[in-house]
Amino acid sequence: MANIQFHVQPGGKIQGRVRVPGDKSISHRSIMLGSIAEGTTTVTGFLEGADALATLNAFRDMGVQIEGPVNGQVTVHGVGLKGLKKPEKPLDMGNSGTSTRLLAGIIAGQDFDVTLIGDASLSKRPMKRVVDPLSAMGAVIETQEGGTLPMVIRGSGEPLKAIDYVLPMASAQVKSCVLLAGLYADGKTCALEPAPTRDHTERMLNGFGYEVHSEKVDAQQTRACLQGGGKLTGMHIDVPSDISSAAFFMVAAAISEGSDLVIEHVGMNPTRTGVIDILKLMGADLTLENFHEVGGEPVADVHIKYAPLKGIEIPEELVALAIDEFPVLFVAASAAQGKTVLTGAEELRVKESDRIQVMADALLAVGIDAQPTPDGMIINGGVQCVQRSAIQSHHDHRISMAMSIAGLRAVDTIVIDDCANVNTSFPTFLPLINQVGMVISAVEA
Ligand SMILES: O=C(O)C1=C[C@@H](OP(=O)(O)O)[C@@H](O)[C@H](O)C1
Ligand SMILES: C=C(OP(=O)(O)O)C(=O)O
Repeated sequence: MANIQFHVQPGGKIQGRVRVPGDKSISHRSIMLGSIAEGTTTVTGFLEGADALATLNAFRDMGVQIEGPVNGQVTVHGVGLKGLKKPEKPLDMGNSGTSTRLLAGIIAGQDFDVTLIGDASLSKRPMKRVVDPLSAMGAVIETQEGGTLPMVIRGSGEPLKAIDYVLPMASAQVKSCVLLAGLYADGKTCALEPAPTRDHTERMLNGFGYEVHSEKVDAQQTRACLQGGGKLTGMHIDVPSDISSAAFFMVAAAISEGSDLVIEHVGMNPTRTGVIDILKLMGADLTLENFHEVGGEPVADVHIKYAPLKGIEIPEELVALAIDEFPVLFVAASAAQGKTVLTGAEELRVKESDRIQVMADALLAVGIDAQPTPDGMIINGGVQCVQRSAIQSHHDHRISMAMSIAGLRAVDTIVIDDCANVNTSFPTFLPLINQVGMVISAVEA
């Protein structure tokens, strides 16, 4: 594949109004739940990025009739919990961990075998975390040695065994996998999470008329439970803008003098807003305006202006609530005066890349003092970036975009290799970031 480099002109300020594309997590779930619902589900604001499209194509391959996406509109003709068909070929999950792990839960309840495959990055990521609970529910699953893709799920059509599963890590993907398998189980299935993670699956199941009961066990732990064997009823889903995509714009405005930006219609689900809390703790001038609710999810406009940032110790309880935003938060920390310390974030090592090591290497390549630790990073910020060598994105969309934002505090042009991957979650990143004041060109190397 051609190497699309980003060449980022140094400096600049961020101004105006912008609306980023739809939320990736909600887009995935709109197709999954729409497909196994009875009746029609209509979706607006669907993210037309490669990950959500991998989910959409997988359900088409299992016989679901899906129209679109056209301008973010999708119509899913649901087939009910038992109406999926055996696909003729392996389902290609591309780069998407969410597609793979959530689909595994649904497929475990079918009466046919499916093979899941993925790209080089996804094929290195751990799947044991979903194989363990699904096996405990009676599913038969084969992975490669080391618990990676390709993964074969052998469905018997027999009901799965309901379990009360204690998640070993704070992962919405594992929680969702267990709950989705629970739809096909012979009783009440529960997932107990050690810390709050995004709850879009629970909210959306309730929206589809399928009761999920969530209960706080203590300040950190929540148990979500559902009864197997019910039915989902098709609905309309309006997908808010993705706070994970908005985060690149928040940090861009926060670190460049003279910036004043409004990001419209951003999803404000409290299990996703860690990035806002962390930026505020660092001293960002950020306010939320025009709060309202869209299809069971809170939404607001984010108004952010430049203000000098300071280094902080990031509270561990915010880690899972900002898990995908750390690459760009490391860029904010690089611009902040003083030391920023992140701990409790070892999950970053098993994302599309090892986001601790890869970001430490990338920041070092632009002259920032960034020291990786087993579960986080220590960054001594406050200096300008200088390009010492080309930056590698390591098949990771969030590294490409985060390091683009670093250009705002650079004295040299920053060159980032292998950036076509922004299409994974944010296909319009380049035109939108250029529209608000950066100058980034895509160059075929
Ligand atoms: O459930 C989801 O939609 C997601 C959960 C998170 O992963 P983990 O649950 O593995 O932390 C996140 O990193 C991913 O981008 C999307
Ligand atoms: C971790 C991510 O996604 P996934 O796990 O779905 O590949 C992400 O988008 O940052």
